[in-house]
Amino acid sequence: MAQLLESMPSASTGQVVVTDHLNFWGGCRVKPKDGINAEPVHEPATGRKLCDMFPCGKEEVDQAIQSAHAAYLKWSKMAGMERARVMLEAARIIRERRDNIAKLEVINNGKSITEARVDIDVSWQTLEYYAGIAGTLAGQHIQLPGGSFAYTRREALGVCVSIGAWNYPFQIACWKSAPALACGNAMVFKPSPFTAVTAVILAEIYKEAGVPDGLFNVVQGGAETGTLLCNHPGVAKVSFTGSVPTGKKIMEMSAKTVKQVTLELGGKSPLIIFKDCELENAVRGALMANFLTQGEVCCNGTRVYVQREIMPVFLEEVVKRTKAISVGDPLLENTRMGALITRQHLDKVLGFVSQAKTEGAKVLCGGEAFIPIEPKLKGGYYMSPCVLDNCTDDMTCVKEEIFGPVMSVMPFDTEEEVLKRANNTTFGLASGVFTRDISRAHRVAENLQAGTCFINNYNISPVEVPFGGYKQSGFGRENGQVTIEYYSQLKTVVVEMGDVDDYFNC
Ligand SMILES: NC(=O)c1ccc[n+]([C@@H]2O[C@H](COP(=O)([O-])OP(=O)(O)OC[C@H]3O[C@@H](n4cnc5c(N)ncnc54)[C@H](O)[C@@H]3O)[C@@H](O)[C@H]2O)c1
Ligand SMILES: C[N+](C)(C)CCCC=O
Repeated sequence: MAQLLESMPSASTGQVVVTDHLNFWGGCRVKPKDGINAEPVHEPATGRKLCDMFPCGKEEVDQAIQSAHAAYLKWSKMAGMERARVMLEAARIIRERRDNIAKLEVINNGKSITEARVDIDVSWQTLEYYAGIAGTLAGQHIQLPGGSFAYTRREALGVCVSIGAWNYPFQIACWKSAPALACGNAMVFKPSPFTAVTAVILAEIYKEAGVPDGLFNVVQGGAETGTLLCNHPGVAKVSFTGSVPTGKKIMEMSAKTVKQVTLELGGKSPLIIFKDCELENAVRGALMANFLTQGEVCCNGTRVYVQREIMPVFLEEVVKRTKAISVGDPLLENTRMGALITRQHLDKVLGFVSQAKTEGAKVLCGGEAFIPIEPKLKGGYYMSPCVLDNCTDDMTCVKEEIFGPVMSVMPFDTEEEVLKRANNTTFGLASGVFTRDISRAHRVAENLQAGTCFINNYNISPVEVPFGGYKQSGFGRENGQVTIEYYSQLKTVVVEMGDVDDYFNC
């Protein structure tokens, strides 16, 4: 794999083939046990096969969890500062290899290279941030009567399982592993079967940085492998990023052995644009809220509510700029939108556009399969970014998560009305508001039922800031100091300095 990364500077779309083993436990890559049931992983930009993914079965999952447990016993006994040093080294290596990792991420995921570089930057920043926190983990001292006292210890949970989605493969692995490792846990990570290639790079980097063998492991597979992980008695916690239906299953399986759970699920977030906004920023914000990573972003603000008076000018600007987004080869510097993850997903997104038309929405631009001129890209999964007008709250495109580059725009008249409509959803991941009225901005933020509210921007999520959902978008948080709570447990130690009461008179 090191060789594969080193070959990245000269790699171009349609060239790379991955033949290395993609599982990793016990400190090294592991050959699939049977070498049967291969599932092809495709390069979204071309549609050609990138590698085979062999799903891990029970025996392999057991091995990975055992190896994680052995590493946890060593790692959790180290001082926070010692763990921090190793994590900082891992962050340094990621930073050093940032361009190559980003390129491989593009080849596997289809997003543009400019976005992938940001993802990798966020990844090493996450490790640096939690390395900083590792040395500060501490308990409390509580004075009790008669000189007695109690203290609390913040302890690791044990072996944590993480199951990732395909839209931010490397970044998700870092968002989950950094706080987990900082707290002294070990991790078994299962990437999405569509993006099997980059998590193992992170495993190798952790190893190179000096973590004990088995501390961060990668098992490949889909739902079956995920089920084995969630049902495993040796696992203390499951952190999941994915869809709401799968999240519900994860919770159900984890409940059987009372595993802790973090769920980072889907969304259908509202973006509210008031007539007093700075229009240029609002238009840019709407694009940021809908078209990053081909619209395959959980917190996207896909329900765009625009105050009626500015609707014509907003639509004119947003459509003009959406039409100008350059779609194509994701490894080219000028490309701003690459390919969707799979042919099946592309068809699903295009299906949402067709249904929106049937239900009365008007396509102002895009919403069609896009076939680039270059021959090697013809099998890729591209579409033109889409803006839908004439949308109403009861349409499927407004109610369901599309997870593609489709923006639904709706007019509103009053703040009270738009808040009611914005909150009328079972999701609650994110929200946004554009206005120059500072009081209104904070009032709207307070009243939106979502885990994040962006004021006068969208999709900004620095690692210092907690990220996670309300309602069926999940619970628990990633990033920020609070995430320590989700990867550690508190032990209370009560110390008697006097004699024990003779309460039973015997
Ligand atoms: N809130 C967030 O932070 C966040 C971030 C990214 C994506 N997402 C959400 O993820 C979804 C898209 O990702 P996806 O299509 O990969 O989601 P998905 O739910 O289909 O799959 C997610 C992961 O779960 C695994 N999985 C599937 N069935 C399983 C089962 N029964 N048991 C255990 N594991 C199982 C998959 O193999 C994959 O690794 C969208 O809904 C999106 O909003 C949320
Ligand atoms: C980095 N973003 C754009 C906030 C996305 C976070 C992960 C959601 O899919």
